[in-house]
Amino acid sequence: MSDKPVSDHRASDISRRRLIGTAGAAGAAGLVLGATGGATVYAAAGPGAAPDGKALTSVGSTAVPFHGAHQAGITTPLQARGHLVAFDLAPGAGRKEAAALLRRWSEAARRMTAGRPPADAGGDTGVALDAGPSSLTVTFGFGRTFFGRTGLDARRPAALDPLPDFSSDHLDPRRSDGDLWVQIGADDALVAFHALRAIQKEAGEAARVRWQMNGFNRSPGATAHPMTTRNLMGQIDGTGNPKPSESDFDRRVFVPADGGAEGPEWMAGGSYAVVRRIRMLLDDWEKLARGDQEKVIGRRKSDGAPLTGGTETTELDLDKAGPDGKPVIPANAHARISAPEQNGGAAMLRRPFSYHDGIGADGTPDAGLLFICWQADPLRGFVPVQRKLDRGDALSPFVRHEASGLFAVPGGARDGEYVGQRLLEG
Ligand SMILES: C=CC1=C(C)c2cc3[nH]c(cc4nc(cc5[nH]c(cc1n2)c(C)c5CCC(=O)O)C(CCC(=O)O)=C4C)c(C)c3C=C
Ligand SMILES: [Fe+2]
Repeated sequence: MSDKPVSDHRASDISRRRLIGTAGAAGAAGLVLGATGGATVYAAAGPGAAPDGKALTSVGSTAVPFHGAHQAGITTPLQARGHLVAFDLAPGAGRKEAAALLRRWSEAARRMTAGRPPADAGGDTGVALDAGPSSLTVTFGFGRTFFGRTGLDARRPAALDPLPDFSSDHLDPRRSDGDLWVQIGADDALVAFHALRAIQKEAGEAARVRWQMNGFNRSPGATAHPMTTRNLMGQIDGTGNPKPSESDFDRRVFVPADGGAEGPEWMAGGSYAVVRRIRMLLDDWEKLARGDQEKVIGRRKSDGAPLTGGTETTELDLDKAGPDGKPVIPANAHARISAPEQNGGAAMLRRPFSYHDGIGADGTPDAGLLFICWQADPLRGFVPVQRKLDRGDALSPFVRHEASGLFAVPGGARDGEYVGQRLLEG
C-alpha cells in the first residue's frame, strides 16, 4: 500500500469503482444508479471530506441525495445495514400531527443523509459523530390504516388493498402492517443506528413504534469486485432483478409521473413496497447436498449461473432436458417459477436485507430474509408471483413467511418539500 493519504486515491477510486461496477455488472444486486433512479451517489462535500474537513474512507464519504424524483433507498445499491420500523399514529393524532411528523422526519433525513446531525437544536445522541453519510438512506411509506386515522380514506390507493392470504403464511399480526413505515439503510452500523434513534425520537408524541426489524448485507469492499449479494442460504440473490437500463424498468417499479390510470396523483414517482419477514429453516436446508440445493433454485451456488450453463447473467434455458429426459431446471425450481415469463410478465425489484435474531424458542436459528420488493402495482408484481410460488415452489419447505406489510411509498420530496406533502396538504 502506498503512503498516499486515503483521500487522495482510495476514497474517489473505490467510490467510482463501486458505482461503475454495480452498473457494469448489472449488477451486483441488479441495482444501477443514475439514469433513472434519481439516487445518484456522489462523494460528500469534496473528495472524502468529513463534516469536520478531515478525510474519510470511501464508505464514509459516499452520500445519496435525499431529494429527487423518487425517494432514495429503492434503486440505491444494497447497504450493509438496514433497519425497518413501522409506527402507528398515537391515539388522537390525525392529519395535522401526521403532516408535522413527516415534515420533522424529512428534515432529519435530509440532514443526516448529508452527514449532518438530525437537527440544529442539539440533543443529538452523537452516535454518528466522526462518520460521513455512509450511503445513508431513509425511505418513508404509508400503510392502509394510515388513511382512516387521518381522514384521508378518499385518497387511499386501491393498490393498498390487503394482500391475499397465501396457504403457506404463518403471519404474526404484531409484526405486520402499520400506519407508517420507515426503511433505513447505511453502509455503517453506527450511522444506521443513529438514524433509527433520531427517527424514533422525532416521532415524539405523534406515533409509536409498532415493530422493528434489523438486517444486514455484505459490506462494500468485502469482495474483490462488486458482486450480487448472497443470502443466508449461501445463494447469489438478486440476479434476475429488472435493470434500470431496461426500457420497462420505470414502468414496472414506479408509479408514472401523472399518477397513471389508477392514480392517485400524489403517488406520482412513488412505488409500493411489499415487506415480508421470511424465516429460513436453515437446519433443514443445510442438510441438503449442494446439488439438491442447486435444484431447489435452478442455479449454481458457486456463481449463480443457471443449471443449464453459462455465467450468472446467462438466461435460464427452461426447455433444456437432461439425458433422463427431465428438465435440467426442475419444474418446481424457484427461479423457474418466479421468472416473469412464467407469470405473464409480472416483475418486481427485490432489495432485501438478511436478518439474524439469535436462536428461536424451538432451538433453531431465527434467521432469514427481510424480503422487500418494489413495484408500481403489487397486483402486477408480488401477488401473482407469490401465488405461483405458494402452489409449488421447491423452496417452500425451507422457508416460512412470518410477517407482512404493504406500504405506499410516495415520490421523492422536491427541494423545500417534505415526503408525503402532496398527500397531506393536497
Ligand atoms: C413473491 C416473490 C418472491 C419471494 C417471496 C421470494 C423469496 C425468496 N427467494 C430466495 C432466493 C432466490 N430468489 C431468486 C430469484 C427470484 N425470486 C423472485 C421472487 C421471490 N422470491 C423472483 C422474481 C426471482 C427472479 C426470477 C427471474 O427473473 O429469473 C434466486 C435466483 C437468483 C436471482 O435471480 O435473484 C434466488 C437464489 C429466497 C432465499 C427467498 C426466501 C427466503
Ligand atoms: Fe426468490
